Amino acid sequence: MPGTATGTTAARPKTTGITVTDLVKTFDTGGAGMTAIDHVNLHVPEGSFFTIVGPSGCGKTTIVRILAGLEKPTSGRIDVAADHAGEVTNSMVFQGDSLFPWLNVWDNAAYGLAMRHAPKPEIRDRVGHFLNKTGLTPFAKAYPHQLSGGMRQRVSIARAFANDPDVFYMDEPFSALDEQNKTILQEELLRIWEESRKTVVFITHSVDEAVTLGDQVLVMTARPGKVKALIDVPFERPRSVLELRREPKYGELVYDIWDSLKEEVQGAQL
Ligand SMILES: Nc1ncnc2c1ncn2[C@@H]1O[C@H](COP(=O)(O)OP(=O)(O)OP(=O)(O)O)[C@@H](O)[C@H]1O
Repeated sequence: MPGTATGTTAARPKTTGITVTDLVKTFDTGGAGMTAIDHVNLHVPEGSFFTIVGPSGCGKTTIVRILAGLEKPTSGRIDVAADHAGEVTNSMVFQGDSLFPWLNVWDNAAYGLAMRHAPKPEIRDRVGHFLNKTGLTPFAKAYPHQLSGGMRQRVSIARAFANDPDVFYMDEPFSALDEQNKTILQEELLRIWEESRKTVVFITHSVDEAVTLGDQVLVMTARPGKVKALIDVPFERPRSVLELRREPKYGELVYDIWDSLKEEVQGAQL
């Protein structure tokens, strides 16, 4: 399914947040297997905004696909806490255009709830709320081809939050946007997320974006992807994307993460 997907993974009742233990993923490439993820261990605290940076091909998307239950690990264990009884629900937001072209903005945003057979009043309230929060109410009847790239990503975000999942997985959702739209959408995402503080795992190539949004930044090595560093981001919330850039500590953190990432990016290009 394109776009903001909803999914489920088996729940283990005593977990909080997300715990990944000794995760390995080897893809079958015809001959020798190709190891994409190599014994990754990490814990995403419940309700935190967890960002992952790493060089191209280091396995970021693979980790998120495994967490979301879209890909099976070769070995290792994933524990994801559920708020809803029974199973863990998640919403995914991907890079680029990810909407159903034949559905208007309202129906795209309502899609996950409709698939879950949510009661009509709940759909009306939640979709109305998140279209309002993303400034899309006047465009509720518009179709994706009538929207700008930034507006389409807003619809994806509205859909993800309307679903009310336990966990959000976001895979470079803003990377196709220009700098101005990216800044505005980062600000909007923070504002919306701060209402609910559900766990978010957010992949990005941008160190600035990881520091701006995250409570923690996980730096991965070049492939096979391992954990290189886990960096706490100390800025208080609510955060302002622009104000943060004036903080001397912001520049220091971005520098430190780049320093850690530099040799991995160079290694990935060899
Ligand atoms: N289905 C697959 N079959 C074979 N190899 C795969 C498959 N999916 C991913 N890979 C390989 O696994 C490695 C990790 O891919 P992945 O997409 O997770 O990296 P990434 O860090 O998200 O990359 P990028 O930042 O460029 O999006 C890459 O070398 C990729 O080619």
